[in-house]
Amino acid sequence: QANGAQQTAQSSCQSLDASLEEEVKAFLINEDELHTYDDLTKVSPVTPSTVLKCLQARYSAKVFYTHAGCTLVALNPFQPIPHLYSLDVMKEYHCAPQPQEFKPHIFIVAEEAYRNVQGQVEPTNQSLVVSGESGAGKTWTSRCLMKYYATIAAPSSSQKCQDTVERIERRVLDSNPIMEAFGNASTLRNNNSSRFGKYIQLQLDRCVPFMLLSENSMMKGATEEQRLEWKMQCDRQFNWLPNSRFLNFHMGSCDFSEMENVILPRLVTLHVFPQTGFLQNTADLLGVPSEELEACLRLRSLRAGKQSVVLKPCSQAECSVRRDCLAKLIYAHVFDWLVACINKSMCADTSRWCNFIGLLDVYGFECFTSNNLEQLCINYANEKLQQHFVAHYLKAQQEDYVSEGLAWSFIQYQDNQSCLDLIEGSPAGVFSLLNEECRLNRPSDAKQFRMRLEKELSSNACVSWDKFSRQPDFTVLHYAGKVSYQIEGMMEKNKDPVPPELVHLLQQSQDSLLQSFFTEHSTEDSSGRGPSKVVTVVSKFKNSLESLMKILHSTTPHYTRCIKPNPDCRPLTFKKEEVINQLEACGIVETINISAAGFPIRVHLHSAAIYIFISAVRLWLVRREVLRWRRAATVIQRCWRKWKSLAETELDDVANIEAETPVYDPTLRERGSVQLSTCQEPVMVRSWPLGLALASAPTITVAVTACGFQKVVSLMTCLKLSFRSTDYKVETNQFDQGVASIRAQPQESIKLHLQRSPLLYADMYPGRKTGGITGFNQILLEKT
Ligand SMILES: Nc1ncnc2c1ncn2[C@@H]1O[C@H](COP(=O)(O)OP(=O)(O)OP(=O)(O)O)[C@@H](O)[C@H]1O
Repeated sequence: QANGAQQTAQSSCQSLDASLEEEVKAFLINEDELHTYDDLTKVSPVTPSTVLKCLQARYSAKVFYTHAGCTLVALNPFQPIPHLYSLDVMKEYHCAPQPQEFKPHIFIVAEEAYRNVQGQVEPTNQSLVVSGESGAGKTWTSRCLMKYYATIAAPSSSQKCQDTVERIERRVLDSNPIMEAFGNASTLRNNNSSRFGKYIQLQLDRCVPFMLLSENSMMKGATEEQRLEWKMQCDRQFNWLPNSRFLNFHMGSCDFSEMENVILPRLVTLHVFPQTGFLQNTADLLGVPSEELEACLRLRSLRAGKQSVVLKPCSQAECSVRRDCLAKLIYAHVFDWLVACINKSMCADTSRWCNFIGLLDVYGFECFTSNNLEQLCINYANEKLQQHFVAHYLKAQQEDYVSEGLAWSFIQYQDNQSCLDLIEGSPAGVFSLLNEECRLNRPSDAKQFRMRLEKELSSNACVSWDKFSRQPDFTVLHYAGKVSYQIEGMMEKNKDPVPPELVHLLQQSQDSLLQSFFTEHSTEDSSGRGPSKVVTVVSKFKNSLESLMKILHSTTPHYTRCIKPNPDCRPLTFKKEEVINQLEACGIVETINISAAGFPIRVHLHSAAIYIFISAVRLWLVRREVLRWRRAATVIQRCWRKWKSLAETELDDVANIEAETPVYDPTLRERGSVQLSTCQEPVMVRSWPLGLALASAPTITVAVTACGFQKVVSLMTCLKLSFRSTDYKVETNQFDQGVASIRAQPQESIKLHLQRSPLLYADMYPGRKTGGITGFNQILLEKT
């Protein structure tokens, strides 16, 4: 039975696959039209291949922007596209009543955010999240956005304002080269790659963007004088900077060689290249004695007891680590200082601005052959952003539905909470376990740590273990794919220890800037008893990410995903494999699916609305019918009253005549109740109008109605006409239809015309059982 069920499941899966394949083929057949899809949610079915094909078609048609639901996909053309970012285009998007109806463009994102922050009664701060892998075009996109704001925020009327804007534009945009010079590097993937995440706030008062707040910085080329001052000869080769056109750095070129020593068998001696003088140059630039610098790099100080300190030589590898650590320490401080300087020079007083547009240029998801703590942090940040995106998007949709008063049900989507729990969970999460390991202050053992991770985290479905891998590692199933992280070296990176000797060295620097960086810094706690509490890399990263997320949560986000169409940065070249990897890595297909998931809900809601509509139509139809009936009743009533008054007048005349010839019992003379003496059985007709009605109703419809002669009698009675009178002529030749006419002769005559009612169902009745009388035909009374 189980086998049978399995086979059925398999075959239904196969048939599903086959039908999906058919659909994909059918969609792709229309190649000529693929480039016309402005929004990838219109692609059907949404599969990586259909999305890829669509983007490829657009790229070939030189269309570089495509919507993917609430996200904008930007493909890097790797060559300037004339007029794509011109002033005129900016103005066009800015002045359009509905820029969303224009072709997809980064300016739509910019304009939407700008209108949100400017136009509302209570303006909301905005965030523009630009992500993508190295070289995808994030920095370019950010620059475009800044330029757009700098341009459009200028109220053209006033020259003064124009000057202010130009000044701001210059300041804002000019900070980019400084930051890029310090924070960018030439890498294999991008020859001007930002090595930092960037969050910029464009602070706006009511008319112009004011300031730029950013997170990072640096310096670029040097003048000849500066080269001399910094001892940077052009013909020199530097280890950290393979491209000598860029900033050269002496410290990276300080190398170490191992030498045998009789007294200490493995004493490592710092080997300074005398011909280059790297160590001396470094010492000069840092403003410290070269011997002390050398000693710091070579010797570790160990505390022996309360007072004495023992110096222990470091291994060659340790020396290199210390050298790198010194450089990173200085770099980190200079970087923060530069950011602070830029911010200080541009940031307006808080009283002068009310809202901001935040611009987040963030590194994309990374998956290399070998991944370590850096990738774990980057991918963790991307998981956080993805969660924010999904939560925000669904929340926004939800609010839409509520505001539209529509019933809605929650969409099922890929929730990455368990992956985040795996990484940031406490007490059992990769970060907390890493921190715990670092606090134990023991030599780290990758194998042991892997076992600990497995023990603590194996219940989480987002982690898996390759028992056969040579290097201890763990694999995380991220929303964008699986990534294996090497454990070796992870703990050390997390500790990122700063040897106290290095800090002491810099505290003695003759350079006032360096000195200012390190005066407050202490390697010992206030009691002076030991090292201050270690703040690990992941803790710092997590904290800074949390504060960023806090800001993002308080703003309305707009997402742009930059895609690098080929690895070699070649113009207008689209490599499918490269793009598909990025589509998966930045979760574009996922994004479209989320957007598309909203669509069935809309359809569902719309079908509910159609149902809510159909009911309304039905209700309206019923109301209309009831109104018709009411109107019919009113017409009948009106005619009835008219007839009644006419009849009363006529009958009063008749009664006067009748009074002279008493034919029937005077006790029964009360109006409408007559006993006919000529009848075998007395016919009691209660009230003459009813009698008249009975008499004139069609025979088939009135069970109690008299017919034929009785009908005539009934009519005569209710009209109080003398039965024997020859003054009246009653024509009853249409018995089925009622009385045809009664004529009073010779004095005057009354004509009673009976005609079929134009009212629908007027001569129908619900059933004999009810015994009710219906089917009044209209009686028109005409005096002749
Ligand atoms: N829209 C565009 N039009 C023309 N060229 C572009 C465009 N976007 C990017 N480029 C080109 O691609 C190169 C790489 O872009 P950019 O430096 O913005 O990438 P990035 O995503 O910021 O990379 P990293 O993360 O490494 O800093 C740029 O130097 C630029 O020449």
